[in-house]
Amino acid sequence: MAQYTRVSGSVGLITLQNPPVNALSAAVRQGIVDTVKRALGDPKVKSVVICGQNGIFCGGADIKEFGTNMSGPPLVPMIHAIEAANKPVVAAIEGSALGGGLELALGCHYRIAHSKARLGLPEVSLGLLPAAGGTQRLPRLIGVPAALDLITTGRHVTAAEALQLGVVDRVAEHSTVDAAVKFALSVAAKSLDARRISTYPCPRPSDFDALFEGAMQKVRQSARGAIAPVACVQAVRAAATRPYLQGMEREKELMATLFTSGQARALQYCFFAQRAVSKWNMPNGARWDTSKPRPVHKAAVIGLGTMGRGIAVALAQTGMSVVAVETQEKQLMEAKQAVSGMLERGAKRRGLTPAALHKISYSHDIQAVADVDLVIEAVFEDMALKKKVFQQLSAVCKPGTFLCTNTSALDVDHLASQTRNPELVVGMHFFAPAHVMKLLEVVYGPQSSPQAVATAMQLGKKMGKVSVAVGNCRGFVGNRMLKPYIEQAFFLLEEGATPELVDRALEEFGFPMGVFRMSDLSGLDVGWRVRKGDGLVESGSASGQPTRLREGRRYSPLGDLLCEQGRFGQKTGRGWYQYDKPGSRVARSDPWFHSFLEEYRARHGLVARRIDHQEVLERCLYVLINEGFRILEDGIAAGPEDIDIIYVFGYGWPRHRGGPMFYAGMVGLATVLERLEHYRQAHPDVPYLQPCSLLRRLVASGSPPVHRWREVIKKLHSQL
Ligand SMILES: CC(C)(COP(=O)(O)OP(=O)(O)OC[C@H]1O[C@@H](n2cnc3c(N)ncnc32)[C@H](O)[C@@H]1OP(=O)(O)O)[C@@H](O)C(=O)NCCC(=O)NCCSC(=O)/C=C/CCCCCCCCCCCCC(=O)O
Repeated sequence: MAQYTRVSGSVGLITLQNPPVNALSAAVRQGIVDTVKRALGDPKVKSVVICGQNGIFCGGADIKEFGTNMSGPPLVPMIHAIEAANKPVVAAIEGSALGGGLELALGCHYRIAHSKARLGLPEVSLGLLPAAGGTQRLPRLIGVPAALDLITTGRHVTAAEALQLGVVDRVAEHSTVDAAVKFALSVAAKSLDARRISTYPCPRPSDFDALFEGAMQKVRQSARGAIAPVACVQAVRAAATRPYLQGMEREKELMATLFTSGQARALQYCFFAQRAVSKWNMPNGARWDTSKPRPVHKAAVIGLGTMGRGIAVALAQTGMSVVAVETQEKQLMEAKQAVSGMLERGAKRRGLTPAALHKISYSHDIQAVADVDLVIEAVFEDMALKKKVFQQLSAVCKPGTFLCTNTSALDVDHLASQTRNPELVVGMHFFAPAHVMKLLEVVYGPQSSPQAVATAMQLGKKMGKVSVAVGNCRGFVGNRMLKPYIEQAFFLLEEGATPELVDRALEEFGFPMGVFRMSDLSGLDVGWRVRKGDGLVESGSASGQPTRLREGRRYSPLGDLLCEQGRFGQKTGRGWYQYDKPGSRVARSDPWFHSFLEEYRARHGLVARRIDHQEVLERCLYVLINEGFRILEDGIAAGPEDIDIIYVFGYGWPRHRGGPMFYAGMVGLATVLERLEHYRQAHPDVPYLQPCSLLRRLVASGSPPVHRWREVIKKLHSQL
């Protein structure tokens, strides 16, 4: 899997061949070892060029091999042999040189990159570190601060930045291989003494201790419990403090710990899950590879509140024409200003001119959308209002226009039934802020056409979103699972916990925010409105039921009581916490709330007990996972990967824990089942704690690994 030819008389050209990204599989590594040996042994060959086929140098080690018994030549000695060669070796980098691919290039004596190439050491995002010498060679080549940045963030750099940093020696505008061959001819007779990076001294910055302390603090703060970034800092420190070979020993030692860790498994699972969700399929058999999307040249957004503005920005940034409609004149003017500001700031961040500004036209008249290819409705979350908008859209739009709703929970089928062509209707559920958050749930109903789903999925990709196709039900996947999670958090307060305790447990688990801080941020009134709509908010005495019971189920009115006091969270300066002023972001413990909670417990005869972090995690997370199993059982999500990607990209689930369904597998399905049974017994009036039959079935089938769940689900569906 590495082709060898001699070109221009004296250059040995080695081409890596392993589509689609020329990953360094065992066969490729063997191919490199063999071809390098051949080139070095051929007296006619004076220099060597290594490149990759199909315009990509190398995507790094073959991640699929990591979970297997790895065989074939190891990377470290292979790269060492290239560096030690007595003929110049030039890396010709097109497309990407990532991870082991860049480490291979760092072992070469020269690196030439195409101007469009991207380079990086993204191992940290897979729970690993660059263990083929990357942590030792890169700081020697570009200095400790820059190496720390690249290795701990895993970010990819452009060829221009790589040149500026000193990662590459030259940038080519045209054929990189031709440029590399020409260059190889020119350096054939030159000494290699100064070209072997491992022999360079590692520059020791004057503020050495402060630099590493700062780096460690930074990764600990942002890693939310992930161990790989910390190990990356430790490995780079070894480069700066030890001779090369000892540094390599340290790199190996740290890698050994990471390699077998659950975090690495979780992160590698996420890598493949993210790619798997783009290969969507619907219960009716429609699939990503047989459904052709229709091109969208012009799109519209209806309603320019917070969500509509973000969607308009995300659409305009794709370069398409956008019509933004808001019927209220004042709101329209404000939105115009806000959207322009967002586009200008976005362009400035990326060093571009805000061309997208001129792509948006504004109107207060819905007739303005008559000629668009696709509309995204983002009006207030109210079924009557949305129904009216869909009826209008169906009358106004040209035939074939796709009509999408950005509802977060309402019935997409019902909206579709308001139109002449329900097959053109899908949900496009964005997450706030819509121009920033990566997740998009594409919601199909029984009538949605495969083409409508394919078009929404493709549009999501164009907007830079990770799009997941899901079925229609209340709350779809993400919000449906959130409901029992929040409910448990409320119950825990009744039983003796505080918002601080619950949030701390969840934040230590890895969420950026616990449930109460998140509720304060998004606004308590959002859930209140939904509960009111569901008829749950009336006081218990009026309906003859005790206040903490609704429709025979346990219910906590705590959130409703706070809303009655005007405590809507950050925007009112009071919620589960207090804030310095409305709009402030720093949550402070609120003595008022603590005494309110005590009074509340006393009024209801509740005796507070000690609740620990373990119980918070089990109650909140297992009930959420249980709902995930129900979603799989109902066929709303096609597989566990869809749920996990939704939670990682939309709800702050820590990526190094792989998503809720993967996490359940890591904890052990039997354990999750046993704990749910335990809590269900203790709280028989909480139906969400009743273990789902799919979970029972998986446990009965021996708790297969997550990639085998689909077989069990398929069997279950065939028996229904
Ligand atoms: C930018 C990309 C390269 C391309 O992006 P794009 O064009 O959008 O395409 P994708 O859709 O992303 O990908 C296309 C398909 O290719 C598959 N793919 C991509 N990269 C890889 C890969 N590296 N391996 C396998 N497969 C890959 C992808 O899944 C798609 O296929 P499908 O659609 O899913 O079927 C982009 O793909 C990208 O960013 N790729 C990842 C780049 C990356 O992260 N590279 C780093 C890999 S890790 C690495 O290189 C590590 C190096 C050091 C290893 C040292 C190993 C030593 C092991 C020693 C262990 C010691 C432990 C001892 C323990 C003990 O004691 O027992």
